[in-house]
Amino acid sequence: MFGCLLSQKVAQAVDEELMSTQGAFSIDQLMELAGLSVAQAIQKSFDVSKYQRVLVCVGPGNNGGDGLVAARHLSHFGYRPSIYYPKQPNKDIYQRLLQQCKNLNPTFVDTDQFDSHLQHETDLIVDAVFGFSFHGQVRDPYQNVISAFQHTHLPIVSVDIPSGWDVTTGPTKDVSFQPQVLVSLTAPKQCASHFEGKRHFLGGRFVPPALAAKFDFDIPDYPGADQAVEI
Ligand SMILES: NC(=O)C1=CN([C@@H]2O[C@H](COP(=O)(O)OP(=O)(O)OC[C@H]3O[C@@H](n4cnc5c(N)ncnc54)[C@H](O)[C@@H]3O)[C@@H](O)[C@H]2O)[C@H](O)CC1
Ligand SMILES: [K+]
Repeated sequence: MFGCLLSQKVAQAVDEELMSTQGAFSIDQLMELAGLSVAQAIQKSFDVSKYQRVLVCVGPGNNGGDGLVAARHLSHFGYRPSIYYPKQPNKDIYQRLLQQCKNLNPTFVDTDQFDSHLQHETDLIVDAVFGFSFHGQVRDPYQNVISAFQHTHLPIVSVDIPSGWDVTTGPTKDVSFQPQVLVSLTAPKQCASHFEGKRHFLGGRFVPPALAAKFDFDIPDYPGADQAVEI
């Protein structure tokens, strides 16, 4: 495991600092780079000829936004993403990311088709349901998705946090699935110490060294122009 692990509180503080007057990033920029990292980590881990059909499960916050960005890049990389987005907030950024995806003609999966689509028409699952702001017990309409993650034999790639895990303590009595790949963004969160899957990547190659030093975490060397590095 690489360097220091961020608590939920520090992860949120880092996010705020990146978008402060000093950090000067917009959320669109951060999300674009985060989603691109996820798509690159998938491309490095799953051969497009064997894992073409990627079901991207999208949650209501920015973790879901990363998933929409990843779906778009995966489509450009030659994968065939389908999208399950049960709650689509009206916020402008999510609506634009959704429209960008729609322009590439992915399949949109309804709740009543979800189980069958996952079982018969999916090679790989992207878990972009909840990130570092998740708390408490999983509420509807997400219980069926998280339950599918618990029971499936398909490989799962989790974006930032395995959805439903406690951000600090990791797997819970109800949610204990292990993704095959975890893509931590900015820096791994505390729950990542319980990750037992095959490959752990870091993405979100946008952190200035002074900001990492202020919050006391390390940034590994990314190879070349890569947006994801295995840690
Ligand atoms: N600096 C970075 O690393 C960046 C990370 N990004 C990604 O953003 C998420 C964090 O996003 P945020 O919007 O703060 O929250 P979440 O996506 O984790 O979810 C909030 C969303 O979920 C609902 N919710 C919370 N708990 C529950 C529950 N128990 N049941 C049902 N629903 C729940 C809540 O109401 C909200 O609607 C981070 O992890 C990264 O993936 C940015 O993209 C870029 C910068
Ligand atoms: K997630």
